[in-house]
Amino acid sequence: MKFMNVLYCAICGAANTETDTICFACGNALLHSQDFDEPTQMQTITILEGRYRLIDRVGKGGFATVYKAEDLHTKRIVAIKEITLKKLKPQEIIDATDTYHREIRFGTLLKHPSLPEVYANFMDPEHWYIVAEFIDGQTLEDYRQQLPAGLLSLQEGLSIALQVCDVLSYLHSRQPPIIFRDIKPDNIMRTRTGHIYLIDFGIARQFRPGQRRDTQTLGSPGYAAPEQYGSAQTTERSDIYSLGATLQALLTGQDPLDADVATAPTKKPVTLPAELSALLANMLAKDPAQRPTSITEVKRRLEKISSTVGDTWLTAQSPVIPPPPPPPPSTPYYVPSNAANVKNPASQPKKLPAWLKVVAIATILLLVTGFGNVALSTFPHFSLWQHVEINTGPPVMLDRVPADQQVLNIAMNSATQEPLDPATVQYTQSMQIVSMTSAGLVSFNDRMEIVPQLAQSWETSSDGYTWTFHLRPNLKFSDGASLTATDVAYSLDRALDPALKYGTAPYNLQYIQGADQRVSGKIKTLIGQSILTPDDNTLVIKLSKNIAYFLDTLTCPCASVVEKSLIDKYSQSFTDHLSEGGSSGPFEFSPGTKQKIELVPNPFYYGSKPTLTKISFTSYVDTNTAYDSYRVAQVDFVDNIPASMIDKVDQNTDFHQSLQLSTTYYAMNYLTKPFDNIKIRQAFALAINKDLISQKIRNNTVLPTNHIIPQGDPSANTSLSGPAGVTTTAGDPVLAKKLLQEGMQEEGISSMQAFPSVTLTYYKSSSVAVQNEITAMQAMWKTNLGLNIKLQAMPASTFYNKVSNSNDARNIQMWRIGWIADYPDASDWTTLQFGQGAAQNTYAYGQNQSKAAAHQQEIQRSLARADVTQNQAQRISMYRNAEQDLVNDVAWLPLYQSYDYYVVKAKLHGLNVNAMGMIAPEDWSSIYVTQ
Ligand SMILES: Nc1ncnc2c1ncn2[C@@H]1O[C@H](COP(=O)(O)OP(=O)(O)OP(=O)(O)O)[C@@H](O)[C@H]1O
Repeated sequence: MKFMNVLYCAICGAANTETDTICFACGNALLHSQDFDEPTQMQTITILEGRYRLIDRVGKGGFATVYKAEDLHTKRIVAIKEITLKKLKPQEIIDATDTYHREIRFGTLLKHPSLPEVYANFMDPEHWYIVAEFIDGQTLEDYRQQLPAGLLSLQEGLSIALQVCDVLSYLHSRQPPIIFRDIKPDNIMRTRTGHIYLIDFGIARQFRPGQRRDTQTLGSPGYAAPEQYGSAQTTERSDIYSLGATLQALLTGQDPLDADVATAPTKKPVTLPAELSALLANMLAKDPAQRPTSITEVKRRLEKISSTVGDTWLTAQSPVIPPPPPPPPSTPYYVPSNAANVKNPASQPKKLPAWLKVVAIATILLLVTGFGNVALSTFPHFSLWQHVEINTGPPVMLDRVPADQQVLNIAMNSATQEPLDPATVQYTQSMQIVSMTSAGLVSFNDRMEIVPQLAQSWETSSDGYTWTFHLRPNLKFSDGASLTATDVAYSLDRALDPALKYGTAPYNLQYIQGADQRVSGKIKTLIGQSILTPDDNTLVIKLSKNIAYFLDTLTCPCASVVEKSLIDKYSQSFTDHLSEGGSSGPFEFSPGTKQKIELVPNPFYYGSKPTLTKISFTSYVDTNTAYDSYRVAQVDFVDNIPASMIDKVDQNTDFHQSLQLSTTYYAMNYLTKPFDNIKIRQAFALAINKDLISQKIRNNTVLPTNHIIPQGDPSANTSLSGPAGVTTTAGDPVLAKKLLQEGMQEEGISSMQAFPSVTLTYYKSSSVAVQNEITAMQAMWKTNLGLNIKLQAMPASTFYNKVSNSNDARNIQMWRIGWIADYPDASDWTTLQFGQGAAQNTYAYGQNQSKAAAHQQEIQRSLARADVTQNQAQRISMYRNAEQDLVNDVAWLPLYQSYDYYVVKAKLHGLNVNAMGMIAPEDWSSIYVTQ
């Protein structure tokens, strides 16, 4: 007789028999052991990371092989770059680490239509992988080889050069500027429709010495500017040189490597227009000082050449090449500048050669089929036509609608509505409104860089303890009253007032000298102590610690300015009177209602005025209702689309997603048994298959993770291992069981019956996914460790109170919670969570009786050292090392990182949600509505 084994339902935890397929209790499909299995060896040849099905090998660089693949989770086509470590020498591995991270960081943070987006990265013991936007095209080097005489037409060369100017101008305008340093035909890809991409942010450029055409440390021979060979620092002008060399090579066939070589093969000379020859000579000047001063200047001159060179010259001089496919069958948002009066014969529709018809039909099909839509969802922030049009000239914009129609309607979740006091707002949507109406000294832009707001400049003392901010002159609140350093001082001090419960200032502003005493009520004000106003335009802040990320902390809403006269008049109910004044951001409040908040441009705002003339936030009880309103065009923007709705909308071109600095994790209290034992903590972590939770419960709408510092943060560590060296997010039930037994032995727990009772506490949520996630976790602990975990749900306020109160926290053993970055700095994920005495260290990391406490205190000291380390690279490396220890000790059991899913009407342009779920204040001046 065969005994039936028990199979616990991953959704409700009920015990079923092994042969069941449907849970008798909840009716959900049961997960059988094969569902948990890793892909087989056979599959790993074609399926990477359990989700990327390799389709084709599309390229090979020095150390990287690039594959076309299908992401089985998102159903999109991606490029996977694979670096094989065993081929690298030890020094090369060190260099590769740096450049691998650089490629991921740039690819994640930089957003431009000519830069492929990086979606993810992962690794196995022998390889590193980067998953990026797939470019359906070829390098310019390959492309030109196929052309008659290997030359591009003047017209196409100019179009490409102008596109490179655009992307370089974007890179050069970052702060600090990014110099690409490796512009060459091999690193520019061209799609069939003529759109170009820059590839290769240097991942392999240091690893191919000795080959004539290979990238070397300093750039590519011939294309690299002379100063890249010497000790001089490369600047924007080095990229100008490389662009000059590239354009010259594409148009004339003159290989820059051959330029100075006596034996260079003689080629039939190609005559270029005099203005272009002069510009190229200028760009290729050996002395950087003789080159054009900026890429903007190069672009201006190229545009002039493009518009003045006659058609006769173009047709007479250009080699004959097939014309590009016709423009898409609809009005593009961007149209060629000469569209109204097309003269250029090469850009006019012609009878197509047969092969081009195939391309053209395929292009049209791509646009109208679901596949086209999938591809579109990979370009969240740019209009469709920007990527598919054949743009022969500089783009011009279609007409915007008149000012009275420049209106944006945003859906707002009524459940998370709260008083809009900058010092106390907790929810992202309130923070969004505050960021539009209240300015601080500094803020973030959409690339998460710090930019000046009320302060136009600042400096620090040599010891880093004193910061002096210089305000812009003549600042005003929205009621016309002057805004001076006194107002900023008042606002910072008020945010630390103990009367304001639940604000974020107690930890965000904790490093202002005396902040702790102000928060505990021991002192009444910091003004005149550590916050000084020597004159109306100068604010001095003294710190208790010279933390390297002080400016980041000032980007928080709690550091935004409020108007004292309004608060004096109405006390805490001033938030009911915001239309009377107090705004200092691009918008001010107009008298709205509780259900509909309305913002209009602030006439006294110091910066560029918004184009939008009205923004309405309308309350909805749930996202389904909000989305229904969106479909009938009552609202234009719905944020935070829940996972359950993604299937309905993710094929739409107006659907967007943005990876958030936001992680859901399970916390375990070091002060309670059994969680004072590291092996038992590791067992709990490795019993969980995070991939399965993502797939079966979250419909693949989250990113399973072992990380504490999330992806997208500049310090995210792509080489991180999970607990006990396990690298996958699928867990390891066998190792988990072994670790549990070893942990029990260390603790003298002789049997499962003697195992301490464990309760998981969580706040009651109406979300079915949260409930399912918790019961699935419970089922996995039962199945893989044989432990029965009790569940305890409580209202959110009781829960948060219990967790944030350290005495009560001792009564909580394990709880489910999440963290959203206050700012993109590793300290927000490490020191703030696990530092000695840190506000969020409710797990008693370091300060406990466990055997590991001494080691934990060592980590706390290293975090404290990292906080004051001013060398950024060194700081990042210190946080990464600490994170590896924290992950190994299961200081958190991170489950997944979230995406923000949102829909926005195509008529809105420039709207971009950043990694903290926000639209940056400086973006508002470039958001507008077209027909
Ligand atoms: N995102 C992408 N989509 C499609 N193909 C790509 C993509 N990125 C790279 N390729 C292809 O793979 C080839 C190699 O890529 P890449 O140049 O980035 O590798 P590499 O090893 O870093 O190169 P190098 O040694 O020249 O620095 C490219 O020439 C191109 O053909």
